[in-house]
Amino acid sequence: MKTLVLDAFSGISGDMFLGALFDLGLSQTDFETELKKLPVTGYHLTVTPSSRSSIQGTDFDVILDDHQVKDNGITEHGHHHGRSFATIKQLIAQSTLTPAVKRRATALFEQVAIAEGHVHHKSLEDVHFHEVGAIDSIVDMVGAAIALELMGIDRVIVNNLADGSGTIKIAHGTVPVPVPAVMQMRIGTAIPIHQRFDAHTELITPTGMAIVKCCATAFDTTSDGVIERTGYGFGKRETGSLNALRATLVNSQLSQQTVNQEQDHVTLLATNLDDITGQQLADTIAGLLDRGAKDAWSEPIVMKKGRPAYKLCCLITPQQQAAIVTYLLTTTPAIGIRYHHVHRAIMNRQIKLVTTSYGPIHVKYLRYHNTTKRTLEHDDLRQLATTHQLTMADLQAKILNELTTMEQKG
Ligand SMILES: O=C([S-])c1cc(C(=O)S)c[n+]([C@@H]2O[C@H](COP(=O)(O)O)[C@@H](O)[C@H]2O)c1
Ligand code: NI
Repeated sequence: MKTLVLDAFSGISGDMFLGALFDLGLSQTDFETELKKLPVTGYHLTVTPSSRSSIQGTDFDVILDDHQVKDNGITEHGHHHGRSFATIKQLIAQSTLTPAVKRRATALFEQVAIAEGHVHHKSLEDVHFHEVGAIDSIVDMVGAAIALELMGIDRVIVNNLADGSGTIKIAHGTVPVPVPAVMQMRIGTAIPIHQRFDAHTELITPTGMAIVKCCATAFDTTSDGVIERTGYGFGKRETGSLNALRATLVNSQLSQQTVNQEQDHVTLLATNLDDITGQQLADTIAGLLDRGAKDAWSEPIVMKKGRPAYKLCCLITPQQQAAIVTYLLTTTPAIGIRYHHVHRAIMNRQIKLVTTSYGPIHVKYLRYHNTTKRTLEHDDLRQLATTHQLTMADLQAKILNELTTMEQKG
């Protein structure tokens, strides 16, 4: 499983996100080939390796052709000719982009359109992306969806998400930071943002916030696995310190995630403990899982002399036995460990990241002979339920329905 960890200490914008992914190795040729599936012209892209604070990173820019800049979306009659959300949605739907890219790109635009609609008191249909901004937004949002797919990212974690403070001038006038559309997108979520009072400018743009809201499934957490690469996407604003989004690609071991057999042979370790504290017990179970145990748990028992105690158990491979026994004997009060070789009937399992209209969620597909099951990743479900202010049971039913429809459509 590939995890993208975004360290957003200087916020996030569409350009910073794409710059960071190009810095991680996203191919510009592949990216542009996908982007050209949309009939949008009048721009070109620049992906420029550069250095800030002596750190090598990437600047990403959407450069508009001269006539686009001169027009600025105003016709000779003085009217704005923007693109409505509905037009952009149709443009995406009618393209040959992959279904996952279409779903994610539409979800990103919808987030921004809903927020803009609320702020400016307009219906969703009346929200317009002005011509110049529309090209930039299309490249940034459809591009973000393309980039995640091309890089094979299964999940996104956002850490240290910061915005600036004070006010900025935009087309509407002077607005406070976080800017109104970003504040609007935060409503009904618990996405943690801390404000930097040393940066008197905007650090999180509406596009950046939409990427976070639609793509991230966890915040302020670490990801297990091998760090493969790290990259920096530079921001345009002067913040007084390094203005960059750091992206890290983490590859978790797939052994726990994918099982392609229907029975295996494992070792069950057990030890009875009447002198371990609750805290030690929880730490030991976490330590066993960190060391690669397939499962670890405790059972309340009553030992001799009526002593309340715990049976600590774990399932491991026979090859792990020596190391895990040593770990248990050195870190717990245990003075002996029982072991049994056991056979297990197990369901074949595959974990896939599925983009739904509620956001991305990991789905575990399980199979044993003719028996199949599907389960939703509990932590992702909890996060999405918070984001959409739904109960977990409600959201689970809605997502399972959506999965059934997707599967029927193939
Ligand atoms: O043009 C509009 S309607 C607009 C609204 C808002 C609100 O917060 S409301 C903010 N902005 C600013 O435009 C730039 C570009 O943002 P992108 O997300 O499109 O990159 C940014 O400074 C926004 O704060 C524009
Ligand atoms: Ni406007």
